[in-house]
Amino acid sequence: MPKIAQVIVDVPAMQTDRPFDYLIPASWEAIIAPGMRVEVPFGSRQIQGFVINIVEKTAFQDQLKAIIGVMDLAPVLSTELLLLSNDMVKQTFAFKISCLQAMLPSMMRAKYEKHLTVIDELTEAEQFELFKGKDSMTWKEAESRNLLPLLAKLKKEDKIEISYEVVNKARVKKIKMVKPLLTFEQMEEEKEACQKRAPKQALVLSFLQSLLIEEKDSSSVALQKEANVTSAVLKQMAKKNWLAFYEKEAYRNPYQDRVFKKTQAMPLTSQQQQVITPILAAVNTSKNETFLLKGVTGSGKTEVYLQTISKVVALGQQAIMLVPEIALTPQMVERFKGRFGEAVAVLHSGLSEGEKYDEWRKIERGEAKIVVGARSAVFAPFQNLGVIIVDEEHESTYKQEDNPRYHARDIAIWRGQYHDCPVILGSATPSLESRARAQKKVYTLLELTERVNQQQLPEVEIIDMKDELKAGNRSSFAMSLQNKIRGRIAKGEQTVLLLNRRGYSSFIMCRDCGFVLGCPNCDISLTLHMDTKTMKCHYCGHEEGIPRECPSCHGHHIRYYGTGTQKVEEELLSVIPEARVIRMDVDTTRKKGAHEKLLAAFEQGEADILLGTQMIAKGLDFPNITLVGVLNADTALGLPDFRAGEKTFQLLTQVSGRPGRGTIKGEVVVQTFNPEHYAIQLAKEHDYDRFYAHEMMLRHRGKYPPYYYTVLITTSHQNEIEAAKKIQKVIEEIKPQLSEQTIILGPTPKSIAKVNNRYYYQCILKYKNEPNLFDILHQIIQSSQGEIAKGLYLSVDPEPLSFM
Ligand SMILES: Nc1ncnc2c1ncn2[C@@H]1O[C@H](COP(=O)(O)OP(=O)(O)OP(=O)(O)O)[C@@H](O)[C@H]1O
Ligand SMILES: [Zn+2]
Ligand SMILES: [Zn+2]
Repeated sequence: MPKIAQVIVDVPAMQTDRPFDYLIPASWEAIIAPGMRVEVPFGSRQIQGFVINIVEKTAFQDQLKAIIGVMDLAPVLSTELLLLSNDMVKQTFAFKISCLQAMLPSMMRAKYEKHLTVIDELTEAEQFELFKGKDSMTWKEAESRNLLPLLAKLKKEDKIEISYEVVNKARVKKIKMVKPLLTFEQMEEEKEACQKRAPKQALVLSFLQSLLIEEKDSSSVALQKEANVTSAVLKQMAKKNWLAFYEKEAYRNPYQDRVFKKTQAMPLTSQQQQVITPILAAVNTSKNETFLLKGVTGSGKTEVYLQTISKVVALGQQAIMLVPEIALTPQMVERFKGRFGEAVAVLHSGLSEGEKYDEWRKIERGEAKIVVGARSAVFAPFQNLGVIIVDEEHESTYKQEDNPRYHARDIAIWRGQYHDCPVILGSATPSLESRARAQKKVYTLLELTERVNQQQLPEVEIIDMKDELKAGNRSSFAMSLQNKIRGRIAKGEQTVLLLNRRGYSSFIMCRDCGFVLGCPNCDISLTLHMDTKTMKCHYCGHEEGIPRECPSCHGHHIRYYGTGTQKVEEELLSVIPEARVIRMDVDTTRKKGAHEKLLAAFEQGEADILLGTQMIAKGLDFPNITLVGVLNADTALGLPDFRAGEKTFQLLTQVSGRPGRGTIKGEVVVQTFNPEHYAIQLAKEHDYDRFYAHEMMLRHRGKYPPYYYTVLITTSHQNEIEAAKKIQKVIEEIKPQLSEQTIILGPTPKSIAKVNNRYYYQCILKYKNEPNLFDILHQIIQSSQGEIAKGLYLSVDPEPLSFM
């Protein structure tokens, strides 16, 4: 009886979002298993797919096509991850294929190569000149040889066809190794013989002798470097059978040249001891329990993580440590590599695709026991997890913004349940959702209220920028901040200046007629980028030059609004010309490794001031930073976002944790136009508990999370009326099926109603208990298939991060 594989194919579309059946050729029956990638025929194409199940028989057995290729020798997705993908589909409304792909390094995603294949007799000239005697060529080759017009003609005559083939991008890196073939004595002889006429070869022979003694091989490159010879010399010696080349599999290791100083577990403070006790109890008894570890900045949370992981590894289990992308600094990596060395795999977006793939393989093969990584590391292919830690659990980057819209915290909790292991959510400023769950005893609350060594939290001074304006100071820097910076420079201490970029951008406006340059495709003004001297749309990527005159009235009084980091840097240098400044923003950190380089330069004292956006708020732990200035604390407060207060509080608390980590007490200066705002006042007092109480009161009053769950439904269409009609229809369909208590906000056009020439409409559901809601929404998506195929876009985003 032939076996049949159920395959999820790599076509992210509504109509193909289900398993397809394929026959397993007899020769592969023993190999193919659920979780493996295969190549299958689909329509006229060959595409990649994931086997999710194997069955004996199906109804349409006779008409089935067979699997044509196997891309893995063992499953790349475990039973656990396949099971998880089912739940992800339900919770995120994404296609199954997108969920499966999200779990693997991008290098393992399918890549297709277009081929041109001969299907009918060609003339001799065509066969030999075009196809070089072969019967197919890649599209790329045809393109580079300028053959496409000729080939198009053959296509018309039905003599060739275009086909797609799956290419496995995931390539293992190989390095060329050298091994000696002679005995020590033979080499000694040859050395003497060639000393005069080929001294270089003699030198290589000496190195080979030492390799022989140490019983080691060397890479060809290393040997060339050591003996200072070219590869030609080695090739000559290989010809004489003195040495041989072979290939060895190697990992691309971004941390190859770094030496990590070994660190030991520190004796814990009594508070640390108190919080780690119940965690270790859960580890020891394989108990699934979610802990919320709330610890002020610098309270030694990381040491608690390290010692928990150490216990887990001692028990033969593995650990996942999630860190927000921007907090995954070299320092953070060093703390884990310093404690656990080679057992640590690191995954973050700064790595190349190949490096990520290699780190993933280290985990998969069991060589790494610990992964430290950003959001997607939550899918690390460990088989026996002992703990999952989500540091800075309040960070919004844990939720993926596009499909599949999963939240890494939810995935962590799911996997913790599957593996019967504890999950630790850590933060100095827990999200309201998590803090409220701890209140309800769904999570176990653990607190670290003091900094290690009783260091005090820094003083926070709030400056009302309205007063500065009244006093005639129009710059971005309050007088007292300027003086404090000068003081630090004089003492050789360092300052960090933070520009809050949320909800804010630089744009240009005509002073004569008020014209603002907008994007032709979207409802948004273009952002000024001085580095490329262009105006860019942050939504669709449209780019144009900076206008010299007003496109509307042709006047010449164009004004630049907003304060980008570049402009602030210029201004800073005009008030404090002696300052040495390092600027860190998207523009200066675009190149790979730039982020690390800038931080290292700052740590080594090459600058007095580090000026940057949000990305510098986290993870900076340099003892010489004694002053932090927040230039505009309140840009987020004006946004129509119910989390604006929470985000502002988190950001200010985070930066307030930076200065004064050494022996000198730190200071924070916060510039704002809303000095009385509770988020700013309570951040000044480092009072999370009062902030939590106040914010919960506001959320209760406004019927927002965590009191209510939320779902955002979006429609979009090139035709505005279609988008509006559809959202209305969706609401009419669900409304009768919902309880009285549920609130429907909208429909309304999105706050940016037109993006890339599509119109967006949305509505928000706020509900307390709707057990059928997700099923209803899945059904609506299903029944909208026809419209979706004709250009409608319909998306459902549970617990959206923003209502805009
Ligand atoms: N038990 C201990 N004894 C001595 N020093 C410690 C101890 N625990 C932690 N430290 C040190 O205290 C400093 C702050 O600790 P850590 O960075 O772990 O705090 P944190 O709570 O993770 O901080 P943040 O959330 O602000 O990054 C670090 O330099 C760390 O090495
Ligand atoms: Zn645009
Ligand atoms: Zn004008």
